[in-house]
Amino acid sequence: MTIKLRFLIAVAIILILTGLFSWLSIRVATEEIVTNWVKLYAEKQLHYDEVRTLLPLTQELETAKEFASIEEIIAWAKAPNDSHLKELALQKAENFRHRFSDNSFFIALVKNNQYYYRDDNRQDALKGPLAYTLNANNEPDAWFYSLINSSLDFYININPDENLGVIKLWSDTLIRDEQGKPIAIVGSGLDLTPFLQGIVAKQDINSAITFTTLEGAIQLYQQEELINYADITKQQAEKKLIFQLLDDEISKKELQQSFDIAKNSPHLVTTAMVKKDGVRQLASVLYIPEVNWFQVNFVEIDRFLPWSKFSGFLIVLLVSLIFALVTVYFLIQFIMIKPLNELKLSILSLEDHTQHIATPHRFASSEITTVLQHYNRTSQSLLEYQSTLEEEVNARTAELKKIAQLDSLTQLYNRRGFQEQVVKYLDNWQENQQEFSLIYIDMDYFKKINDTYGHAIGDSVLKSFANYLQKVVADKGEVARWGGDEFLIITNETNHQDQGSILEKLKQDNYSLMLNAGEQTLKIQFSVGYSDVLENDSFESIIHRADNKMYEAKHHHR
Ligand SMILES: Nc1nc2c(ncn2[C@@H]2O[C@H](COP(=O)(O)OP(=O)(O)OP(=O)(O)O)[C@@H](O)[C@H]2O)c(=O)[nH]1
Repeated sequence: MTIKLRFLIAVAIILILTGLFSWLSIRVATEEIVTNWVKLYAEKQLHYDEVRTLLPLTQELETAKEFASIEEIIAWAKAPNDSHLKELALQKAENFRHRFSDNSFFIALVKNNQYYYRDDNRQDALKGPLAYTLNANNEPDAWFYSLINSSLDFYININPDENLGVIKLWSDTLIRDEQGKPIAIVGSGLDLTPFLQGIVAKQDINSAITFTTLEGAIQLYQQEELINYADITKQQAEKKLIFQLLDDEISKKELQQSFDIAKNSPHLVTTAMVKKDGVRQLASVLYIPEVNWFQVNFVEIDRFLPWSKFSGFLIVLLVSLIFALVTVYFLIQFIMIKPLNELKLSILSLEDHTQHIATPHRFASSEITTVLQHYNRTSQSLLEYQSTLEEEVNARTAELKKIAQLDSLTQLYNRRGFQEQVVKYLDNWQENQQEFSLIYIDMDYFKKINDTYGHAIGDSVLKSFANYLQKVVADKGEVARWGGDEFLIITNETNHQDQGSILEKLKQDNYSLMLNAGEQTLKIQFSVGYSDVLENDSFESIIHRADNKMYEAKHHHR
């Protein structure tokens, strides 16, 4: 993986993590702000409803309590069969009933189970307000028997009014004797339907208000089918509890805790985060002692904090990421990759023994610039050193080559050196028809010199003879010591008739040639054979012919 790719991946990971962290932090902070704001909103809503929505009910309840404190009614309840007390009580009640919202009242007596009811529709004085006699075995009358067996002082009972065919909120208020035994239940009824409509009308789209009993049985709710009628008469299992509206056990537990806290702090709002209808909702709970109910308000948090509002942030994050990656890409490119490429080119150029000067880009970091400068200096010295070394090696090689081609005693070409020269002449002959001749020379009686004067003098003679041949040939060809006392000459001269030619000169000097050897001067004699180059000649064939000629000459002059 390239450095650039590594850097880009590292930067991308850092940015994505940072972005994600920021996004979550913002999200958490925003949620906290919105939750607090929704709490305030719910609190206001609850207090508003406590005062405004329940006002008719609390007023009705207060009126019922006042109604229950009328002395004449209390006295009659103690002695229901006393017609005088009955008349006084009913007269008082009749005068009082206009204080109730629908001009009705009821009085249910414990001692004789008689239920008296009076409203604008029952004006027949003869019949009186007696409606009917309550029966403990009659299901619709169960509320009465449940209440007198309870320890409550009042109870709001939601129950149908069978005579009118409507559902009413009954403000049942208990009258007790001195011993605390219930002697009557009195009160009035509020029509539930317009009351509920009032609640629904007051609710906004963001909240759902519910009124429940202490155990959570729903009393008032926008969905009428969830209301528990005659709640007091029902078994626990039959009741529709507010907790059943919630999606999971945790939410139910949270709400129950809020109920417990709220019960201990009347008129103070407590909150719980719950899941209802598949969404998160903030439940605000308020205990209203005046009616002995809880008021619960559900608000959908996500209505105030939609996730879609955060998509803009993600787009900004994405754009920032792309911008950062492009910036980092170019920074790496100019600061690192370009200088490294320069270095690479420079290193490659060294292989060709040239120097590409690595030039740092102007955006390159100072560290890399310093490295490149050092590298340039080092590579320059390296090249100079290499060049000197090569020159020395070449010179030495040439020297060794020459040594290998020369005869150590005479400094003439040896066999190998001479062979190379002959190959050149042969090539030139084959390519350019440049003719040449080979002269074969063998000294006569050289053995005698050795034997007579010693080997060292023999060597001197050989050296002197070599010098002599060199002078004779000069620049007209090449001379070699073929071995022992044999010498070869190769020359472009082919017309040996010329007085100045090499062959003629040798012939002239033979028999009279005097050479210095140590302190001696010796007369030297030699035999010569030669051969001009012929078509398709090889090195061996031309030497062979010259050799033969030389032998012929040797025999001839012996
Ligand atoms: N001093 C000396 N003698 C050498 C050297 N190389 C060969 N010889 C001698 O040269 C002689 C050459 O032999 P030959 O050519 O038969 O002797 P030659 O007396 O010249 O005989 P012909 O050619 O028939 O006249 C031998 O005795 C070798 O020992 C050398 O480097 N130094």
